[in-house]
Amino acid sequence: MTSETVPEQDTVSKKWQDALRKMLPAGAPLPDEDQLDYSIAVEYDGPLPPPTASIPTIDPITISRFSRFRKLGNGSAKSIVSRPSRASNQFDFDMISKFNSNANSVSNMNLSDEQLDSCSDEFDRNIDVDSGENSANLVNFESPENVVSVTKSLSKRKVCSRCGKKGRFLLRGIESCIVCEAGYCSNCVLKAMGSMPEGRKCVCCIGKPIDEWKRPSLGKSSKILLRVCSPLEVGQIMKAEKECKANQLRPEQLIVNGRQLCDEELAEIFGCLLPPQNLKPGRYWYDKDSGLWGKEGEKPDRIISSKLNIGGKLQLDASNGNTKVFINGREITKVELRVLKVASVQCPRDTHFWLYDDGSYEEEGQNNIKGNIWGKASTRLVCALFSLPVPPESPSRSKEDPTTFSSKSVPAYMEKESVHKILLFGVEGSGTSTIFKQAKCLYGNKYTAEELQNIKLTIQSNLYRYLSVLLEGRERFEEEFMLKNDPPVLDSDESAPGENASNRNKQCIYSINQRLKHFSDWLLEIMAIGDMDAFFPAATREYAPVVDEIWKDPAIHETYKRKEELPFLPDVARYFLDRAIEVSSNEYEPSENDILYAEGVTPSNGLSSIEFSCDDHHLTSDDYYDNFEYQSPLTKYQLIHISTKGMQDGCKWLEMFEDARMVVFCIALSDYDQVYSHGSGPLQNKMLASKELFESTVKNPSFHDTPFVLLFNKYDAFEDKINQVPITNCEWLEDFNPLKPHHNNQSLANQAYYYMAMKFKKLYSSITGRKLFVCQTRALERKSVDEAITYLTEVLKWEEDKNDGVYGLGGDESFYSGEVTTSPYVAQE
Ligand SMILES: Nc1nc2c(ncn2[C@@H]2O[C@H](COP(=O)(O)OP(=O)(O)OP(=O)(O)O)[C@@H](O)[C@H]2O)c(=O)[nH]1
Ligand SMILES: [Mg+2]
Repeated sequence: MTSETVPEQDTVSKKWQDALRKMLPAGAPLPDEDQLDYSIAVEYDGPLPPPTASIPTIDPITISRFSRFRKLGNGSAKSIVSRPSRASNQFDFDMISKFNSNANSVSNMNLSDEQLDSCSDEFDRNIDVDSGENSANLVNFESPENVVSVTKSLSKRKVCSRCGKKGRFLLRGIESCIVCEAGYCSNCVLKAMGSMPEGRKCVCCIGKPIDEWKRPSLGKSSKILLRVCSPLEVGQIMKAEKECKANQLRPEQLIVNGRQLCDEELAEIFGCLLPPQNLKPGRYWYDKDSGLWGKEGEKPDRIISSKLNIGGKLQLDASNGNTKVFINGREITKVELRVLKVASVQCPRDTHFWLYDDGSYEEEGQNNIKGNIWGKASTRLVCALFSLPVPPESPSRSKEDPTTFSSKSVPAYMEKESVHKILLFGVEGSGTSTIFKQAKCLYGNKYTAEELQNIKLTIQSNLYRYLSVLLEGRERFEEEFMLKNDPPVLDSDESAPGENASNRNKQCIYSINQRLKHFSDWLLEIMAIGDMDAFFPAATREYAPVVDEIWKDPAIHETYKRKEELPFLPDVARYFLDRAIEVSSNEYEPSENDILYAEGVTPSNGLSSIEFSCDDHHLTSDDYYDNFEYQSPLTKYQLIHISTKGMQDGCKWLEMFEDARMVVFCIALSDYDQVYSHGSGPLQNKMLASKELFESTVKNPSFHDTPFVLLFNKYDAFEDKINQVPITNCEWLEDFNPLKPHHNNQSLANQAYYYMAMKFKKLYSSITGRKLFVCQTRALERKSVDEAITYLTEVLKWEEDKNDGVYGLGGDESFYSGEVTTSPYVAQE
């Protein structure tokens, strides 16, 4: 080695380290050369292939290049393009690559700037979002074949059909024709599409029907259009795109009750007061007596105007029901039967009902209206939760003349809000209620006076529960102390009877005075017989001073110091006990924080839900809404919280939510050393219990193609704990091997977090073959929950676009940002 090569290598090594530091999560240490075995990556797949001159390998040198290139330990590189991210604490764990720092890989990655530029051009030509996976497309330069195949498949879409330009230039995006898919760069789009009287169509495609894959994106604008037209023009173009005749469905695309529609029927269906919304080509069933409408073989999807003369005769098996209960000649589905039961409709097997469009029903042949199915608010709520339609409440509806055509413009049917259901659950204590409560506040859902009153009572009775846990613990510690300090009493002992005991009592730090002891005995007895409701809240105010006195007693202070040994004492106990007098008073009104910390505020045995749209957002994540095409304000979300008890109930709720758009599974990171018992089952490590529930949920057929997000909650508690208790305490996490000894909690917590995320991602992928989204939260911090929810909505939007074929099939760039950016699906670097 010459003296010149040493500084050269130092510089290379420093560059590499600087670059690496930027790729790693904040605070994470650099990989330790002595412990190269450790990795939290998934993308390392074996030793390096021999270097090949024709395969470019990249040494990331500047941060701007980093945002588009990933460096892998084996010298390959990946490009990442993603939609913009606004959430700050989510990562795609694929970004955490195994860093193999052997000399080979370092030298392999050592490219000149010129080489890097040429690679960069290559990436620009290939850059795209993924069509099949939940991630940005990863262009792998490991083998020449990969380069060729990827380039071939993508280049067509990345070339402007008019000027033929491609490469980096097109990173600004292309706009594609909704008929023929030809793409145009921002310079050519207006020349190729003219004034767009039918929306985004090449001039030669005007008048032609659209490509059906594009239907979901009709009327959704794109960045490129916003760049070349004024917002007013964009609005006009989008309106034309949605409303012009050429872009509407054609009658032959709709089959209703087994028969293809004709022009008149299509006009009738779109012209009625309640037309089916967001209609796509396909096969449907329609019950003209009740107005129920659904996809062939599926439960009802909506209620449209009744008595329309469209399609064939409603078939018995139209919705593929198997309940032996029939409505208007159709065998209903399980979910419908369940709702009938909630509505207290007697429906033994082989019952045939007539259901009318106002909700009234009778048994066939009895001529006796028995009630109204949608009359009760609870039934309407359950229908909403199970995605069954209910008629709008407008009284005008029942008076509607079914043959009257509305004067509304036809495409108004496209304006329907879509509600995306997000299911939230996890094992007991994972923090789902806290997340739900935060979401409720974030989206402006207020508690009613009655709810507040109940919350107040819950908090007050919690106060006594916490106190009883402390008093019970105190008693136990006192007994232990006595036993330890009880010297054997000798026969020759001359001290007076009782003297020893009283001496010991004096020294015992867990002893309390007689008055308090009396109260303690009384309280513990009430708790033991489970008779709390008989005394509280009446006694709340009366005993407030005693509670306060006990809480301030030195013996209780000593007991509290050993709170780790009191598993039923939550951290929030202190928050409320510190304010015992205030909380116990009649005038007490729980603050937002009190509600957040209070246990038992959300229903403990069932479901709760809130609806929100991005418009309701209180704490906006600044630039989240800077593109109006990015989140349609019409998009509604319904966050449905299934409580632990609901989950234990044979998980029957889950089956009812097969139409959920997303499952959010919550796990408390700090649970790795906790024990837990499922009902009367054996004690089990809580992380393992979470893993089991996670696994069984993932395997639940109701969710076979539903995206999953794992929320790793209690990150704050995890950071505090990890240096005291190793995560290897949990047998599933035994192979965690941190890079090197750490002096800083955060970096160790980070590593453990990624490691655990990878464990779950691998588990998920081994079951589903898909990618699991992971996000960390500190549910007690509202901003953290805000970011997590933003992340969820972004994932949903991304999934929706993917399913609509916007990325993979349409080649429509309007939903994809080619700009170098950060993304929760990829990484926050
Ligand atoms: N330190 C910390 N505590 C949290 C966090 N999230 C929730 N908690 C606390 O953990 C406890 C359990 O939280 P809950 O939200 O009630 O958990 P859950 O999943 O609803 O559990 P169950 O109601 O028992 O089904 C409460 O005392 C919360 O205040 C967090 O991120 N960090
Ligand atoms: Mg709860």
